[in-house]
Amino acid sequence: MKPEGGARTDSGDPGGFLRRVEETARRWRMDLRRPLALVSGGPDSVALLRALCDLGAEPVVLHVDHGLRGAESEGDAAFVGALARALGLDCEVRTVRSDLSRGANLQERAREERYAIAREVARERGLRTLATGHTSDDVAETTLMNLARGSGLRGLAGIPPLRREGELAVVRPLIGTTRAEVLAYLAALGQGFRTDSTNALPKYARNRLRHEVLPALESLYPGASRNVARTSGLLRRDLEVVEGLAERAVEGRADEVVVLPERLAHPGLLGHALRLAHARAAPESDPLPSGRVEEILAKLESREGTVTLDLPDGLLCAVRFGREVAFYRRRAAKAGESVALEAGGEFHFEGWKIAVEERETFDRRDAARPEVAYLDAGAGPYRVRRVEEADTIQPLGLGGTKKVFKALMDRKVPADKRSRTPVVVGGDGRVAWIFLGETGEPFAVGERTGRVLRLEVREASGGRL
Ligand SMILES: Nc1ncnc2c1ncn2[C@@H]1O[C@H](COP(=O)(O)OP(=O)(O)OP(=O)(O)O)[C@@H](O)[C@H]1O
Repeated sequence: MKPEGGARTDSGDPGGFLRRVEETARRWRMDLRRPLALVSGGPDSVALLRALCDLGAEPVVLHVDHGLRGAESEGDAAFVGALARALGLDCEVRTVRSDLSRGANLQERAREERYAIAREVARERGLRTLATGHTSDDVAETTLMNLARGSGLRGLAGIPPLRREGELAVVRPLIGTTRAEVLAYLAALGQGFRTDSTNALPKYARNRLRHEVLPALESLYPGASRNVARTSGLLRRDLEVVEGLAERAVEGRADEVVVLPERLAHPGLLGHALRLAHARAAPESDPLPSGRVEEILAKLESREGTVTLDLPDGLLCAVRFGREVAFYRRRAAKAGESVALEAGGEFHFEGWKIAVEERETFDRRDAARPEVAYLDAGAGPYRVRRVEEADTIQPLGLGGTKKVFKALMDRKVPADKRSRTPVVVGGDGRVAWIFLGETGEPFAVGERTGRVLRLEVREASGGRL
């Protein structure tokens, strides 16, 4: 888009740089009227800032000082502040002093912190666009790095020119320009910039790719960097198509998200659907690693019944061969917490799903299914909760009562699972059914039963207690 309202402050358009930025903005419908510009002080983000101003935008400048390079970091912050002042722009410098010095992947953590701050500043100031200075060289580097690591379509689709995060849009107006064009533009403006001394350090893979690999590729295939970025753009389009198709196979939100594989015409789509489903079930956590996706796909193909995978962040993934893949949230019930069970509903309790139906009679096919219980509806209302120490049950036809824990021991339920076993309790608070096991005599279906409730439970882990 062409930002409205401002006049160009440029000295012409050296090398057609601004025209390319404008084209990118128009193509991706970027709203550049009042963006929050992330400016490190390096050439790319300084060019971003100058280009935004030259295109008539009124950016607010944000510089994040991670304090990682001592006096050099302070110099960067001072430089960005002075540049913003010279351009008459509002500028915010945020200093982060969290300990980034230890542990792996320093750059990644610094980036996460930076974006978190940027979102916060944008929210505080009511800005809806975050602009960064990524160029097509960044796209080429990211794509090649991911290719070398064995990434799939998503990794090869590199850096998106525009990403929406709810109200906020993260935009990269320089993505259609190269680093060389950035430098030429700055030189024509006589605009200085800061040089990050760590950019030359060979210990960072990206630096070596930039200084050794890409020049070698360029000498073999002139224009290689731009071409790789172009490929990445083409793959991004394919990714959007594939994800759009995969989306149709994913149902539900948060507590239980299900993927229905039969709706997917091609197994290749299933992997994308799995990632989407996982992201929906656990929006805060990291994307499902490709190894896990492969594992789930292999389980689906093996057709061996229901299998469960423990995922990070308390998620369980149940694979029911041929039929569906479900992501459940494992949530431990609080002490005394219970869920009311009513006819015609489906209820969640911890990692379980309980379907309750009203029936006329007992269905013989259920006789050998421990996951199904028939109860006298008249002895309800029923609730489900975790077993408690004092719980007793009056087993069918045996007379007398028995501790539920003892019943579980007799059933050889391992000690760690016994205390997590759910029980259904009847209207008088006594145990009516121990999941996958005994029914309490007073709640059983008999001659005088009127309405019958049929309970069917499914455990996310799919196994027996
Ligand atoms: N300290 C900083 N303060 C504000 N913005 C920054 C800072 N560092 C980087 N940026 C923004 O991020 C863009 C990309 O910079 P750089 O490639 O160094 O960081 P990155 O976020 O780690 O990048 P990538 O996502 O490509 O790994 C810059 O053009 C700039 O817009």
